[in-house]
Amino acid sequence: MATSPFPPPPGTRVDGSAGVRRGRRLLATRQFGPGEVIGTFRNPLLALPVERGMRTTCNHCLRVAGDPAVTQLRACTGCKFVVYCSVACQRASWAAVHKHECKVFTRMASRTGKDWLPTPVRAVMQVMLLLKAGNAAATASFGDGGSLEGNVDAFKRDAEVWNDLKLQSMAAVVYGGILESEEMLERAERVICKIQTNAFNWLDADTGRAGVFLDPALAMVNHSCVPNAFIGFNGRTATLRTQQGIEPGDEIEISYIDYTLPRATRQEELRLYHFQCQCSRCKDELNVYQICAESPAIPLNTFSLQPDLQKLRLPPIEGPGMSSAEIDTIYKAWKAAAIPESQDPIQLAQARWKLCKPLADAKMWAVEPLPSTLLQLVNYYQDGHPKALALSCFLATECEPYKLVAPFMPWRIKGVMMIAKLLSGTAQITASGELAHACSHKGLIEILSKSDQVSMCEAMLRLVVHYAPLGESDDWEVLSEATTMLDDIESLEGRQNQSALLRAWAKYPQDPEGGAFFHSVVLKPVNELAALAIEIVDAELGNGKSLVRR
Ligand SMILES: C[S@@+](CC[C@H](N)C(=O)[O-])C[C@H]1O[C@@H](n2cnc3c(N)ncnc32)[C@H](O)[C@@H]1O
Repeated sequence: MATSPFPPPPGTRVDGSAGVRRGRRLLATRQFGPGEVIGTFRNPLLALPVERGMRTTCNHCLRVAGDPAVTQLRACTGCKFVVYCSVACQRASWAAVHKHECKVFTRMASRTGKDWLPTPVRAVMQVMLLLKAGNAAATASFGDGGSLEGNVDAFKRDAEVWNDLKLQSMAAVVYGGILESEEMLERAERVICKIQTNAFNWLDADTGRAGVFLDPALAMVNHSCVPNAFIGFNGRTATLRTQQGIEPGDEIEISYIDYTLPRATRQEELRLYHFQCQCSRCKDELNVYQICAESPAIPLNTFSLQPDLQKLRLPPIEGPGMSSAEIDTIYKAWKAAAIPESQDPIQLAQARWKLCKPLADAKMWAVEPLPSTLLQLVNYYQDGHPKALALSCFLATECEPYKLVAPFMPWRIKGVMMIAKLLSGTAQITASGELAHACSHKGLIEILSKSDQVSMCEAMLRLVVHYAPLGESDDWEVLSEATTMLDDIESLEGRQNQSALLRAWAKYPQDPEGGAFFHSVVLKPVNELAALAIEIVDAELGNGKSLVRR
């Protein structure tokens, strides 16, 4: 029997049959620890930047202008459509797919003047060109009877979506210069359905990297809104990792969508995958607190900004909380709220905060769209504003640990890094005596004036440095930034004692002296700052009436 060009990673196997119930699925054949890599996927069948990034993203490794590893981006001398960061990337891309695509782009530009294609059209065109060239991996996955699920009949039943897919596949055939026969059009339609079902569209808002990624082995992983694994993208590489311990025989499941969104929104986003999610979050309409309370990842928080494991098990919800349907209604109104571009974005924040009030009244801080509203306000403040610091502390202690229970989840790491950066700004203005200028909030001034903000910042960086390789990779920009900041702090005079205590805590969070230092010098002020957050938001965005009942 021929071996698949895309075998499952060691320690896993594919079970089940295509098209039968949940189709095939990836099972663990050995134990995996929390945060462990299940598989690294370095040779995807499709990896392309989205159309708006075609001139600013390397067409092969998907690094962007601004990335330290990218010194220059040079256009392909043939088509001039795509750019590369190195000769090695240009050669690898040429061998993988661009030798077929380059002449198509050149012809297209000379005939139509067009110098870009919508991403889905380009993706289908690439596959069609690979199939035409007899590429073995493309044939095994996308050819007639190829391995990937396409849900073609289900797509055909959804008239609105199907019309779009038909137009896009037709465009791929036309622009690709592929014989416009009925057979080729149908083949292109099957290809686009398979891409829609199996590709990941990823976006890193911080770096601006965005792309489409498809690896047929990774495509065997099914969805759950209570996933035990997640995928990180780093350029052309995808890494599948556990969110919690996985036992032999367990199904490995990721979430195709943001699983912390309310139920109706999740179901709407899953519509294109054509199944009814039967996970406990969907079936039993559980909110983030209820899911968190049962999570096997809770004990991992011993080393985190929310080390009170009992609090994670017993959520702070007031009364019966809000129903799934009520939360869906709030979220829909929140998404629909918009203001003309010319107006101050604070007006949008005010409208959205008002919509979030029932959630705040029920103390459901971690339930979307409340955390997103707070984050928007953090981004609204200027860098280093003490109010942004209070809000970020609230997000990192009262919201994110419930939403994402494992402390190495990239979004949680980013939240801790945000606190570190804000502290480096507030520590400077405190030391230079400008704090009262920058902020009029008496409570904030009082906490910051008496806190050892440098130790607080160092503790955040130690968390980031510890978790970043687990959440993303050794060459994640967040990790290098944290390491540089940590080196700077370690080189400061007169901080040997504090640094030694924080090192001891980072090595062993229960270390009596290191742990006590972390709790009194870092966690206490973090919680004090967090305790001011809702009052600050309400004063800024609300009607002045405090919602804080703590
Ligand atoms: C990326 S594929 C996953 C592998 C797929 N089961 C197969 O056999 O090729 C996505 C498709 O798998 C199926 N699927 C994934 N998660 C599912 C779930 N939780 N319940 C039912 N079907 C699911 C749906 O058909 C979905 O469109």
